[in-house]
Amino acid sequence: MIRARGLVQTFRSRQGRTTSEVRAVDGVDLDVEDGEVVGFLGPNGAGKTTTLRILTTLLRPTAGTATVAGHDVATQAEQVRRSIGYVSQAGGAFSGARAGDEVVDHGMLYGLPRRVVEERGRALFSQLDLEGLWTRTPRTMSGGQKRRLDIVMGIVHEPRLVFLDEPTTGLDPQARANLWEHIRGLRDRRGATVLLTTHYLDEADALSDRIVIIDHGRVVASDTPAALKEQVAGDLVDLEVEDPAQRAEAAARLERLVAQAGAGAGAGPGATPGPSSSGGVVEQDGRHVRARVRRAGRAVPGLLRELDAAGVALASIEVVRPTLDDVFLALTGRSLRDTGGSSPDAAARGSTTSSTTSSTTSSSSTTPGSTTVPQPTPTPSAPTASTSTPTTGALR
Ligand SMILES: Nc1ncnc2c1ncn2[C@@H]1O[C@H](COP(=O)(O)OP(=O)(O)OP(=O)(O)O)[C@@H](O)[C@H]1O
Repeated sequence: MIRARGLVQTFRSRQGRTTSEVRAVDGVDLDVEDGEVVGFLGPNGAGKTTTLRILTTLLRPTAGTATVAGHDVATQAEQVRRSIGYVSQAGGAFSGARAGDEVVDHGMLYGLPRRVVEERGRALFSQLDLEGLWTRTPRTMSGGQKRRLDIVMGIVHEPRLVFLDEPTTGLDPQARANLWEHIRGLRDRRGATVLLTTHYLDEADALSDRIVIIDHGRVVASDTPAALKEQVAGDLVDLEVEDPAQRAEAAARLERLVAQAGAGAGAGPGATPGPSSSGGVVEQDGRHVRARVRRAGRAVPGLLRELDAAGVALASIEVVRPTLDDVFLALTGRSLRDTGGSSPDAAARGSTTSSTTSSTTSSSSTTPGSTTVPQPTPTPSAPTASTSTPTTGALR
């Protein structure tokens, strides 16, 4: 459904007298199959929106090629646009007409009869909790209501391919859950293909058949959420020794286990990432030693026997399944949570970290709150330019 090769997008931006070039997209290859829901993740400024704008024909790429629904984005923009729905991050600009009229006009632009689009529009209003707002003007709606109206506009013509740029930002937890159901329905009931960007990892995890991670304009990973977690991050094993004098012994044994089983991406942001090297992957802190270990469930029983035989007494052990945030951190060096990736649900629970004091547990939770990985220092958000233009191709 989408095939992109070597996409590049550069922008020239001017700040005072200085002109600089930003390489927003730097050689992106992307394949999305029919009926797939793909989560497109990356830190702020990674190039997600720019890629979506190329694929939706709003930007002509500086270099590279892409076909969307079988049409070339550069030479067949009209056909691409007829095949897709796009809910942009900025949301739609509404004319001042009543919401229902906006929807009907939009559907009719796609060639749908008024009766059909009104029927679909009203059904979507009901499904997305906009009941009673058909005759309201969008400017009198709340932010969340406007966002849901954007989504109605993006899908009312039942496109085969839907691009959703941070569709749930600004929605309350109930509206998010409702939209998730809808996105699943797009695929399950209508066989639609969905490419969505989000900063909410629970959302990406719950909805995506596949996750594509982009950083500095390049795709750095593409796989199912489960495979990424297993291969990239590994499980976090945290041992707490009874006697601090035995910490070094526990660390040495854990390091050996990492060498045998394979590491994930390090115990935390301070540890050295590396798929199999054990150097630097065991972190020591107070009475704790911790490291990432591939398939820890299988490897840890042997470690416990060894520690027992060596007379190392443990106060607690915790095995924490990796989250997508761990994957993200391993690949990009940044936590999505630093960029606002904690979902409203998680924020409401007040849970972004937890301590490692429980006895042996094995959590399969994938919510951001389940990880015990220490948080890195927040990084500043992406630079923005005061004025800018694409270096080739014009905004159409
Ligand atoms: N029109 C523009 N002019 C100049 N620079 C731009 C322009 N659009 C995007 N950029 C820059 O290109 C880079 C990628 O931006 P983009 O919006 O694609 O990132 P993103 O991954 O969608 O980020 P976010 O998660 O913050 O939405 C950033 O450094 C951004 O400042």
